[in-house]
Amino acid sequence: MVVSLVCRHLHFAYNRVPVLSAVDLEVQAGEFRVLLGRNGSGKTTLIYCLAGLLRPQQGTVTIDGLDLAAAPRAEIAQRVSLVPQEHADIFPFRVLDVVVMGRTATFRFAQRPGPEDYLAAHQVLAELEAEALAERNFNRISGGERRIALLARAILQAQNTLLLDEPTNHLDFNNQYRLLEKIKRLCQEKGTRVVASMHDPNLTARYADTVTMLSQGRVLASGPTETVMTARMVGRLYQTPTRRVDVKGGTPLFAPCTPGQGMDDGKPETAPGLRWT
Ligand SMILES: Nc1ncnc2c1ncn2[C@@H]1O[C@H](COP(=O)(O)OP(=O)(O)OP(=O)(O)O)[C@@H](O)[C@H]1O
Repeated sequence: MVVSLVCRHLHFAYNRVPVLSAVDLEVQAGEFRVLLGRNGSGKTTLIYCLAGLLRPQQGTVTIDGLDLAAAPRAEIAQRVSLVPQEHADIFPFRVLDVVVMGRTATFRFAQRPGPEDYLAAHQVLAELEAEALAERNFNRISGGERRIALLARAILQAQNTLLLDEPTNHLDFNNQYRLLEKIKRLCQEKGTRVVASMHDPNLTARYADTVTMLSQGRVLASGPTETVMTARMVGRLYQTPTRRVDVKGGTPLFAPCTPGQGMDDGKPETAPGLRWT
């Protein structure tokens, strides 16, 4: 059996408008893969294809040998959990109840959560240092707190593969780092594989093991973070000249060049198609 998430030659179109073309991806157990790309480049669509929630017109997605196109939904849900970009509930559930819903993928018909499910939900919230949220109304907590609650639900659902659509959305400066530290620890300690769409090259450089850059639905570059995250590639992806500053003892930082300045500490810009407009 192949123990990895494998996506081969994926093509996806909404109403015949192509959004993903020939996307290949392979993510191993314990790997933290970040998808980077401009708005509308297809990151969310790819994540939903990897979750089996969107059916690609061509190509395959398999998780540990399980073909998502043929597998029952409950079987997929026990392997893969998704934290969407936005989520609101109609009903005034407590955070604890929202988290416990992660368990329903394993329930028989009409089964209700028992004490052990609530205990597991409390444990996950505690691991995320979010126990204080347990009794709060999910609809009356902040956007950042909602993201932490939804991550807790996803972790309770499946620790094999986590798909995170912009996990640091709404989180403050400190909480972005704290959340990514926890996700990284999950990969290292539990062997969880994570695919996350992100917009911040600096957080990506710090936490991702591997990066896939998407441009207009195609893979522009893919591989180990240190190889892919060069000033030139980040600049090409975002169509803006970019500098990379290597920090002694830390991870590199990326920033757009100021007008008139080239990439790579003032060396003239040579990459094709990059200029200030
Ligand atoms: N339900 C839909 N129907 C039709 N087109 C859609 C639909 N959802 C997304 N699109 C289009 O597909 C393309 C890719 O969208 P997607 O949400 O996957 O991009 P993204 O990289 O996640 O963007 P962002 O960074 O802004 O969240 C965009 O052009 C978008 O307008």
